[in-house]
This record gives sequence, C-alpha cells and structure tokens, in this order.
Amino acid sequence: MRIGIAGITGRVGRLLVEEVQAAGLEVAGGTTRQLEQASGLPAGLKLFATMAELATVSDAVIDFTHADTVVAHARDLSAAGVAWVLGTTGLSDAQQAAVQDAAGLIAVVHAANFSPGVTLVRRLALMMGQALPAESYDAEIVEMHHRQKVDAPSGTALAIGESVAQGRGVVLADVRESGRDGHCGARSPGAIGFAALRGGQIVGEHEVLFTSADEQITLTHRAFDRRIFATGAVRAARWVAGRPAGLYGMEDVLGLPPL
Ligand SMILES: NC(=O)C1=CN([C@@H]2O[C@H](COP(=O)(O)OP(=O)(O)OC[C@H]3O[C@@H](n4cnc5c(N)ncnc54)[C@H](OP(=O)(O)O)[C@@H]3O)[C@@H](O)[C@H]2O)C=CC1
Ligand SMILES: O=C(O)C1=N[C@H](C(=O)O)C[C@H](O)C1
Repeated sequence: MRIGIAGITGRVGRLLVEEVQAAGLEVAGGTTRQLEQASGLPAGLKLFATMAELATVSDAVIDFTHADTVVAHARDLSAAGVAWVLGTTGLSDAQQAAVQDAAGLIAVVHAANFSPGVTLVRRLALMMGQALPAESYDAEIVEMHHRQKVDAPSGTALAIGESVAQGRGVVLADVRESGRDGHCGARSPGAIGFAALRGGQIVGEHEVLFTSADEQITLTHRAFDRRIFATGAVRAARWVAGRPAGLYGMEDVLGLPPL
C-alpha cells in the first residue's frame, strides 16, 4: 500500500515517514512548499508541490498540515479517488463542509486526535454529559500545547466539547464559552467552557472538569510523545483502504460500538 504524506516536513509529517515504513507500507512521497530547501528527510523521498501530484502516486494520503490547505486537498483527493486520513485542526465551517463533501466521493477518516486514549476520553465525556445535569455540574475543558501551535482551542478540546454537548443533547456552538477575559460576566448556566494554554514543547494535554457545589470529577489525557498521533494515523490509513466513500472517525478505526 502506497501512503502519501501531506506536510512531510512538519512535526507529525516527519514521524509519519518513520511510522509508515515501520508498518511495512511504502512512503509514496510527500508535499512541501519548500521543494528546494526541505532538509533532514531520508534520501530518495519523492517531494511534490501539490496534493494533485501526490495523489497520482498514492493509495491513501495522511494529511497533517494547516486548515488553509483543506479545501484544495478535498478537491484534489476527490478528483483522484484517493482515501484521505485527515488530522489537521482549526477548520472553519466552510473547510469542515469541504471535508463532508469529499466524503461523498472518497473514504475520509477525520479525527482531531488519533490517539486511542483521547478516543476513549471522548466517550467518557459523552457519558458524563449524559449523567451529570448541566444545571448542577459546570463543564470546563482545559488544554495545553507547545508554543508553536497556531489554533485554539485545540481540535481535541473542541471534539471533547462536542461529546459533552452530545451527552447533554445541546449544540456546542449554542453553549460554548471560550477565552474569558476582563468583565466577561458570570458563567452562563449550561455553558461548556474552554481555556487554552501554550508553552514550551508540551505535546498535548487535555482536562475535562465537571464541577458542582459539592464535588468535582476530572478526566485527564496527556500525550507524552507525538508519535502516538502518527501511529494512530497509519493504523487509520491501513483500515480505510478499500472502504466505501464516507466520513469515518477514530472510533470506527478502533472498532468501538456506536453509543
Ligand atoms: N489529529 C491529530 O492527532 C493531530 C493533529 N495535529 C494537527 O496537525 C496539523 C499539523 O501539526 P504539526 O505537524 O505540529 O504542524 P507543523 O507546522 O510542524 O507541520 C505542518 C506542515 O504543513 C505544511 N503546510 C502546508 N501548507 C501550509 C500552510 N498553509 N501553513 C502552514 N503549514 C503548511 C508545512 O510544510 P512546508 O512548510 O514544508 O510546506 C508544515 O511543515 C495541525 O493542524 C495540528 O493541530 C497535530 C498533532 C496530532
Ligand atoms: O497541534 C498539535 O500539536 C496538536 N493538535 C491536535 C489538536 O489540536 O487537538 C492534537 C494534539 O493535541 C496535538
């Protein structure tokens, strides 16, 4: 199986090269905007300036790049009929819609976090949302990442928030409170709050807190090594091969029953 890697010079992209090879799969090549200057990659890798070119040599493409690439990548992979494993976060509504449209034509695995642990945390968050009434339990999600991260809150924090909202039977956009600062007023009843911290080289930490007047329950996930995302994405690429068009998540890859 030939795996293309979009964003092959990136923090995750470089690990993907190693993990695709470790899984016994072929690295078909990768995309980069720095065709001449890309350094530190294994010799002999095929580098391409566009997804359209990478798609011609790939059976599936793993994509950890930037939200600005998503619309073009959706178009090019749909046109080529190549499966897409998408890890990029910080997508706008229009970019999400492009992913959804692509999934009508090709198989897409889209996850804000490819670690098995976060997939389980999302399930637990949904159950907590179902069990702990919003009138009594305030849900807050705190995330911390490395200083280079460009989007906030993290895709994982938002995905966990979606799970809590699903458990509560509400729409996240209606109850989301992010980035409180200044005279922002008291917490709205039923709000799901988000706080984003940045510093150093933290790989990724997420905490979900449910706090009532009488008790607090917290779920914590810490990624110690970015490789966990690369191994999860390679697992998803293996899984997606030959699947019909559709939008899949990491819970499908892990074979978890629907909630
Ligand atoms: N789902 C998951 O499990 C995870 C998701 N992520 C997400 O994956 C994405 C990439 O993360 P990470 O590898 O840390 O990021 P990096 O910035 O290290 O790598 C992204 C690469 O994408 C390429 N790129 C292409 N187009 C653009 C653009 N318009 N702007 C910026 N870069 C571009 C760059 O390569 P070049 O300059 O060579 O073109 C860059 O090296 C982020 O959205 C991040 O949040 C990260 C970890 C886990
Ligand atoms: O940018 C990162 O590094 C990460 N991004 C993802 C996110 O936004 O949730 C996943 C992980 O936390 C690392």
